[in-house]
Amino acid sequence: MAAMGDNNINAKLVLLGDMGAGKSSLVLRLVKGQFLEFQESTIGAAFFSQTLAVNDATVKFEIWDTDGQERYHSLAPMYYRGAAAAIVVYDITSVDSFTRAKKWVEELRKQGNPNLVIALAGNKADLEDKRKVSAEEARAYAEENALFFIETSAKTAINVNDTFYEIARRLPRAQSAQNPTGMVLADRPAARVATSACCS
Ligand SMILES: Nc1nc2c(ncn2[C@@H]2O[C@H](COP(=O)(O)OP(=O)(O)OP(=O)(O)O)[C@@H](O)[C@H]2O)c(=O)[nH]1
Repeated sequence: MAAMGDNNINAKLVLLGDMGAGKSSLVLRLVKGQFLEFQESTIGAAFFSQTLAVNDATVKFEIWDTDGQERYHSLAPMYYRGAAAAIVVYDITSVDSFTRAKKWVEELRKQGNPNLVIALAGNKADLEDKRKVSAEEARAYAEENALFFIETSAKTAINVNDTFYEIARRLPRAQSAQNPTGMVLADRPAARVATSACCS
């Protein structure tokens, strides 16, 4: 969950998705600004933290990068339980990875936190010539399921920082008189990196 003290928010964030979709690469791009052509597979899960300044708040993400292998599926609840946000990653060159992403979304909706902020990230957007999942199809699915959709490339860095900033903006904030449900919709754009616009 997102926990607040003044304007400092701690938020657990989990990355889920098929093996090889690019979960670790997205985190590595965010945290270290790096990309490895031969990124090693994650075994179990890996933990990172990253602090972002968004509007008038500081959001410290506690990031769990999970292992996409099916045999580790049963461990996933340990990582998404108590999470404030999830990034479900698929590879735009793999229909199977999109199918798997949809299964993750269903699972999160059934078992996760009802206020969970879920982003659907179509990664490897640099591989346009190998694309198998259209942005239109993914966007329509995201709209039907109230997800934030974005296409990313860990390789070129397109939309990677934006994904995390947008999640940070969407995290539930403290309750206020005007806003009894506790949701605050930011009225100012987050600090952004220059990226192409492709998200809904
Ligand atoms: N072209 C391209 N390749 C990528 C991108 N993101 C990741 N890759 C490559 O895809 C492969 C898998 O990336 P990972 O980040 O290990 O994928 P993962 O989802 O963490 O995989 P598991 O740890 O096995 O679950 C690596 O060889 C990466 O270099 C991208 O945006 N574009």
